[in-house]
Amino acid sequence: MGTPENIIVGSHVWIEDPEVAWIDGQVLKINGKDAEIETSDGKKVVANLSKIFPKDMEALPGGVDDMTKLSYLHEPGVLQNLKARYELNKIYTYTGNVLIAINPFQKLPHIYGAQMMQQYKGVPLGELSPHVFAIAGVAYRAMVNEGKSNSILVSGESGAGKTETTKLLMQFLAFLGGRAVTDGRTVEQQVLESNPVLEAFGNAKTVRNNNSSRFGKFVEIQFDKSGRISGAAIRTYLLERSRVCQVNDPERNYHCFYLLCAAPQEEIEKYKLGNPKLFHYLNQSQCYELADVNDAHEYLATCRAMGIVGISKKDQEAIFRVVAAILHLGNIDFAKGKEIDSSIPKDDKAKFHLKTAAELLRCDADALEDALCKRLMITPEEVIKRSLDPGSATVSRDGLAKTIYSRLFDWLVDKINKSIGQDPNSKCLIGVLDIYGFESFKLNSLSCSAVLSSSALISQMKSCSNTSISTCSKRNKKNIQRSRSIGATLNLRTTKMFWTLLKRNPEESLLFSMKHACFQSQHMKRLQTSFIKHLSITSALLSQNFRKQILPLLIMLER
Ligand SMILES: Nc1ncnc2c1ncn2[C@@H]1O[C@H](COP(=O)(O)OP(=O)(O)OP(=O)(O)O)[C@@H](O)[C@H]1O
Repeated sequence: MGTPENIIVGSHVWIEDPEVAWIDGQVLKINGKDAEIETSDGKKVVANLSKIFPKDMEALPGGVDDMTKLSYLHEPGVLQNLKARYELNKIYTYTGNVLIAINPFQKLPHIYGAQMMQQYKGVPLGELSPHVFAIAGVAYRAMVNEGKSNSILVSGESGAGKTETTKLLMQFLAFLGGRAVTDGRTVEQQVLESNPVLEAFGNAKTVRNNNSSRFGKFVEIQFDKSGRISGAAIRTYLLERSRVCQVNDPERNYHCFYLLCAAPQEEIEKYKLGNPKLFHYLNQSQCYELADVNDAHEYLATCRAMGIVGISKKDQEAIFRVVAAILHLGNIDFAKGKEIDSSIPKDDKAKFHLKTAAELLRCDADALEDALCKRLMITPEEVIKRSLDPGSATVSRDGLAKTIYSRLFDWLVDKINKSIGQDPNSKCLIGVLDIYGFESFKLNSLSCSAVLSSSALISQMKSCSNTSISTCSKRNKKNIQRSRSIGATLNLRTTKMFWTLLKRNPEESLLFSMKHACFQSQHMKRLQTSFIKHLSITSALLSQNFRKQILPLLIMLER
């Protein structure tokens, strides 16, 4: 990529455009390293020859279903192909054995129904149109025929459709793997039913997605020797703890806080709650409600879903006590104490919240105050208790809130797993890894840097080979109409990131995805320019044994 091969006066080319990513045009003149081009919207622009790419004038108007068939495998060619397909409502495209899914932001029941599942059952990859079911089918057949476990990696930026894709994969695996009935409900039903509970506690509204999963998820579906589902487990990792105490406008904290504030009046009184605007952990953002979502209904739905996954009423009460306690903790403000660098609850309001938090957590209020306002330092010789100034006491309060919340989340996952049931004798498993990241913002942070350091993931990745899916999103729902007309171009950022990942082997890709987090987008652009020549080998790399490439990296990260 980047060589001005065969570009002469009269050539049809692609050049970068700030509005639509890439625009086509025809070369009018070549002066040294620059070319003058007339674009299809009538403008004349000058571009460096190394930044223009030949356009395939024989490309099929509806695009190709596998991008390895493209004459020019460069970024504009790939995007043009995705766009052409998207305009025909074809959201799936292969690149070898990798499936790219573009978020349709609308229900497409005709492509996921029972008839479609029947159609894709037992059909080799590539025989029918690209589809998420085909990928699940490959994993399942490989498991049955070769007796090997498999995992499917679903990756993409926030709002790209990873969670929806994961659900579709599981539905198809459930369709293929028959129904093992446990306690009146099938294993796969139980996994799918656990989604509302996980979403209430692990999802939040972000700028890009009103129901964004703020944790990584690896769903392991266990099969017996006849290929029937015999158990399942959900492993979660790296819940975004910071959101508990810090929310940016116009995002929200975890859904469960708002649901509880909208609970029936007797619950509100029991937990001494009220309007979310009264709580520091919620009022840092002005967004309290979600369009088309009624938090009061969602509260009842979440309680019902908890019942379905085997969480008793008593446990549900304990869970909400902890959620309410966290909100009260956040309202404990501190003022300077009598001694130097010490702190005390600021006023009566702070004391009320301290007392309520202690009651809800069933601990002693003085002990809680002590824990927040003092720090224990353990040296080989002695244990020193040191007072904290108001700023440090606030940090300590937030640390406690985050820890309590993440332990509550882990406890919930554990409970769900116990209820679903594991099969200790399972012969093989198919894992679906829903992994966020690979985002490219104007100013990137380290938010996705440690995505893969979970030990749970390490152990689950053992003996898995992989198939891969990437999802692309449009920026947000407001852009839907616009996006439908300009298609895939809006997805440029994700797509660019995806290609950048593709050019490397999985091990490098993951390392890269971590490093990328701290790159400025300017820097990214330079990195993206040489991906194409590696594209054809990527599919092969991705289909090799996942464990061999991923495990050493994970172990390194864990250290
Ligand atoms: N295949 C699909 N069909 C219909 N709608 C979809 C599909 N995929 C995604 N969507 C829509 O896009 C929204 C966002 O998708 P999803 O929550 O799966 O994204 P995500 O990649 O998991 O995001 P995050 O990383 O923020 O959790 C969904 O709520 C749904 O409305």
